[in-house]
Amino acid sequence: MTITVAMIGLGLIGGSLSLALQRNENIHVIGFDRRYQTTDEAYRRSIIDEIAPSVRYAIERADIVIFATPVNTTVKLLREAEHWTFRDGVIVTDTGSTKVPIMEAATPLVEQGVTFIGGHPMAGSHKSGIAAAKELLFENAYYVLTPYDDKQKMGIETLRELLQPTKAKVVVLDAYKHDRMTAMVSHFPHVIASSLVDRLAEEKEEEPFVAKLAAGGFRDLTRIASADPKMWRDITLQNRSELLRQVEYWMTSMENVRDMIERADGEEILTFFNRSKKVRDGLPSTFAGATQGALYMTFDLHIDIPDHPGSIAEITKVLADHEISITNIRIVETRTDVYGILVVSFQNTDDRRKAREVLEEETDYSMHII
Ligand SMILES: NC(=O)C1=CN([C@@H]2O[C@H](COP(=O)(O)OP(=O)(O)OC[C@H]3O[C@@H](n4cnc5c(N)ncnc54)[C@H](O)[C@@H]3O)[C@@H](O)[C@H]2O)C=CC1
Ligand SMILES: O=C(O)C(=O)Cc1ccc(O)cc1
Repeated sequence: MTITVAMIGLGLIGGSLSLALQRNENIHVIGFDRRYQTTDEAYRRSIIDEIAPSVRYAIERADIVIFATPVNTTVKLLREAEHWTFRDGVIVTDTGSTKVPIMEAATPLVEQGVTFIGGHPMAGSHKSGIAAAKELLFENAYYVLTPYDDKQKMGIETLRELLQPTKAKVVVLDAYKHDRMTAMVSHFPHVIASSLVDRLAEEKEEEPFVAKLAAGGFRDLTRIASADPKMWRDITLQNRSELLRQVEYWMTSMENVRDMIERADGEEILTFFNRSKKVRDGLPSTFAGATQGALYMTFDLHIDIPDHPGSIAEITKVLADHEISITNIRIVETRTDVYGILVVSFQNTDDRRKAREVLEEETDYSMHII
């Protein structure tokens, strides 16, 4: 039986989700994006099966509707949706980073008998747009569903089944808890990353060389500050009250930090760093070489390389020739003997497996997955 999915918004998330759903041949995706070039590109790259000329066209034909639009747009569209015609038994969901305002906007629809269940795949990137869409973007990531109540069990099961090709781990959460937790692990870190970069910009005015000194740690901590500012403005406004709570906690915490530094209290400083190291090291971290942060995951391949300049170029050329994308590349250890270790990170297990196969075929390097 064919299931028709309407995907509204074909950017990073809508595009990636459609690509994953295409793995199930019984799913027919009708796509709509405000930008016609995006819908057209999605169709040409077989990310969607059919182009919808309007949101209403897609919705009227769908068994499942997914809004993968910016959170403010999703709220706006859900308010308009009160006046649209849905198929009997339709399930409507979204992918927004916030849940409470979106669930509130969907309430009139639910009162009309439409099943709405909030959704949020906890994986993504600082890149936006269909060009960055990837079939396995959500592999092994949590995919949160936020129902209104226990009566929506059937809808949850339908979505769980639909999302199987994403290889994400579906979890059910209350929308308020979701917004509280994502404020802590996603939205507030974004504010911190941006404010650190802001500080760098100020410092750079006085001392231009400082930006060149901004090495690994600063880059790791601030990567997300490169994400789409409008998307993050909207998330910040929609999760305002939870973000304000996080700001308060942070200010108290920074006051304590200031005090212990002012007092030059080495013992307290050590306790502070020890405590956070223990928590950080205990976060879900490695399995079969996957480095899984709370939200972000990479799949690493460790390659023993001789200490001469041509080897990195040789490895990246083989990967490029086979169109295998890498997400990161670094030398973790340069030993005094002839070999160092090059760690190449991939987006998913499939890419890493292919990389290992082609490198084994075309080079003599030893490789390990740790
Ligand atoms: N970027 C990320 O890493 C993640 C984003 N999300 C959420 O997923 C949603 C989509 O985010 P992205 O895909 O990253 O953004 P994006 O900017 O890559 O894609 C959004 C798409 O929606 C389209 N759009 C805007 N208004 C529209 C309208 N009225 N009708 C139809 N299409 C419209 C845009 O043209 C664009 O193609 C957002 O709600 C975001 O909070 C969730 C998880 C991760
Ligand atoms: O790029 C990253 O590491 C992210 O954390 C991406 C992201 C952005 C927004 C979300 O709601 C979820 C994940």
